[in-house]
Amino acid sequence: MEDKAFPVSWDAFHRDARALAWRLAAVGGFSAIVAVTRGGLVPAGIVARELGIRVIDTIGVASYEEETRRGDVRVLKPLSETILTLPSEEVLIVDDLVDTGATAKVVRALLPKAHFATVYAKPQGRPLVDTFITEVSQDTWIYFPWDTGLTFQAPIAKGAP
Ligand SMILES: O=P(O)(O)OC[C@H]1O[C@H](OP(=O)(O)OP(=O)(O)O)[C@H](O)[C@@H]1O
Ligand SMILES: O=c1[nH]c(=O)c2nc[nH]c2[nH]1
Ligand SMILES: [Mg+2]
Repeated sequence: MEDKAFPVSWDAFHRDARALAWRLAAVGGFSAIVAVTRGGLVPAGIVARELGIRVIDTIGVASYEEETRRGDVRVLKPLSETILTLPSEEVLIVDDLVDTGATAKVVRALLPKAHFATVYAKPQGRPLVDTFITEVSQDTWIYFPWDTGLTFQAPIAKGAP
């Protein structure tokens, strides 16, 4: 059960996704991006813009049925022919985070030589990622800006988490 909160603003996410793009630019050699939807769509757009990549596909994977409840990993939308006919080492897979690694494992199995990049990583999933920017502890829940809004926060003295 996650007991630490790691809220991420749009600014912070953009900065971190750009930092990821800088690292990936140093790796080089990518001709296409696969965004792991839905969470990978936002960082994939930022990375694609920074690296000048216009061939972008999605793989639709769901690993959690609702918020913090874990469900089965299911492929809801497969890779397109455009990606499958490329040498897989030219493919960059982008997701927002790796947590248990269950999603990454399924996607990696489809493109074994592709480069897997995430903005955030938790220790359990970290070995499955080639490049990431920030590691948070396993008991941390990352709150992304597209899932959150501005709300009142209780003062620490009154039991804020
Ligand atoms: O390493 P894991 O334990 O598999 O968790 C990481 C995955 O979980 C989240 O996606 P989710 O399945 O919740 O769907 P979403 O991207 O549509 O929000 C996140 O975007 C990653 O893809
Ligand atoms: O918004 C999210 N934050 C997380 O920490 C997480 N882990 C798996 N899936 C997640 N989704
Ligand atoms: Mg996801």
